[in-house]
Amino acid sequence: MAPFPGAQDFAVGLIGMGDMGKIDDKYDELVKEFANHNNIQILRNGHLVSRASNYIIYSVEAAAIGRVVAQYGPSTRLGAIVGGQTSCKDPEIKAFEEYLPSDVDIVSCHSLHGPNVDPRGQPLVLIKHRASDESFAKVEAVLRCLNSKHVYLTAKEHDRITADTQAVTHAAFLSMGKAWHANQQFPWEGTRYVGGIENVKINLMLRIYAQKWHVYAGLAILNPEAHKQINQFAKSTTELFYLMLEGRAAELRERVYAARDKVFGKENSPKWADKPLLPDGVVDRFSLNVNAKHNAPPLPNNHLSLLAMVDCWSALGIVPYDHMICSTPLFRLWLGVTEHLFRTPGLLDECLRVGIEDNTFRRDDLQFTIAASGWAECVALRQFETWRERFAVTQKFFEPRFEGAVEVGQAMIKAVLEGEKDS
Ligand SMILES: NC(=O)C1=CN([C@@H]2O[C@H](COP(=O)(O)OP(=O)(O)OC[C@H]3O[C@@H](n4cnc5c(N)ncnc54)[C@H](OP(=O)(O)O)[C@@H]3O)[C@@H](O)[C@H]2O)C=CC1
Ligand SMILES: O=C(O)C(=O)Cc1ccc(O)cc1
Repeated sequence: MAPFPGAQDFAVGLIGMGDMGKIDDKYDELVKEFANHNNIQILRNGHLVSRASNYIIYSVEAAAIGRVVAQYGPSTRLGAIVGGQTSCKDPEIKAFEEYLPSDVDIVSCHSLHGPNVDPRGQPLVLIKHRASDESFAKVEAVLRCLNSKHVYLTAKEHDRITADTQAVTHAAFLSMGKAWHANQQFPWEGTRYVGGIENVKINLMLRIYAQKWHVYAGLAILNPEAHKQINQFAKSTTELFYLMLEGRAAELRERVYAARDKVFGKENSPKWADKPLLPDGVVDRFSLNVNAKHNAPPLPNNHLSLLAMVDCWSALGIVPYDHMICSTPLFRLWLGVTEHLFRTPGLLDECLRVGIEDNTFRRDDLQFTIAASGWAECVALRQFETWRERFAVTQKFFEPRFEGAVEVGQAMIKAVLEGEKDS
């Protein structure tokens, strides 16, 4: 049965045929790729897509959304529905309001996962910005084929939550990559970065640097809610690192424990579930070091990045569990290892001890601190070009190792997603 009256003739148009729109770019190649799909028609430009479609989804670079909607928006079919798939809704909604004819309904969306992740069960945000119930129901019916979990938010709520689940999470991994690059090391090749927590850091860092820069730059720079968080993350990193360098053990302990209580709750009323978010052992085997023994004990690390994340959440009054509705697989893994550090008996104290007494990670921590501040400044100043260059030079450093490594990260995420299904 048709999901709604007239569904057979309801045309869905995509403007932007990249990784999220559909894996290809140019007209001739797209025509060839979709030659056997009778119900998919490739058109030469967004004007033709706009004229022919009942529901148009813009899936272009976030920074280009204003320009692209200005270009094609006026060609939108009378009474059509328009939405976007960009990662940050503030500029997208502004562009729609400014350039779309007033008879057009606006329903935006955002799949909270990358192009290589199975969409089934993953959050899909739907934003009914300016639409009749009927139009909204049509969009829901169309997107139901993804079998994602529909989450209903306003554009502002979306940006506030994804500033945490995406922008600040990425800032941590981007900073790790810069730190390892600055010290000219592939961390999995040494003996210092072994074990589950380190596998997550390394694999997700590589995953991000293997992608397109504009996705990460866009969602950090263009999201007005993200600046505060990225800035606080840099501040937390710097202040905790000072306490470590200056040997102020009592203050460090007091600050980290206060943050723990605020973010994860006090010992007798924890905010985490009975079952850990990341069950023991799931990520241990996904090491890039072919010689690594999966059950070898990890080298004690002060985990500055994880302590800083919790300090940042605490300073901003964020409870990350409240944001699970808008979580990406990457965020759940990041929160999973953070939770692991804070709930495993003895692990947090070991971290604090290493932070004060042990110099093993000092150089990397120094570079991590510099990198976190560098990203924060670049975002605050809205420097797209500098952001791109900072990203590109480190991407180039890791590029020779992407082959094989990206697959290990992909397998790790798959294993974690499978585990989530069982719980
Ligand atoms: N990648 C991800 O993990 C996710 C990305 N997103 C968001 O989805 C959007 C698209 O990202 P993604 O697919 O990864 O990026 P891509 O760079 O792969 O795709 C963007 C596409 O938009 C096209 N485009 C740009 N301007 C125009 C135009 N004027 N007319 C027609 N096409 C145009 C580009 O074509 P050309 O290359 O020819 O310029 C390109 O194919 C972004 O806003 C991103 O933030 C959302 C969820 C996940
Ligand atoms: O999981 C993540 O955070 C990713 O890196 C993939 C991603 C990137 C951009 C989005 O808008 C949504 C998902």
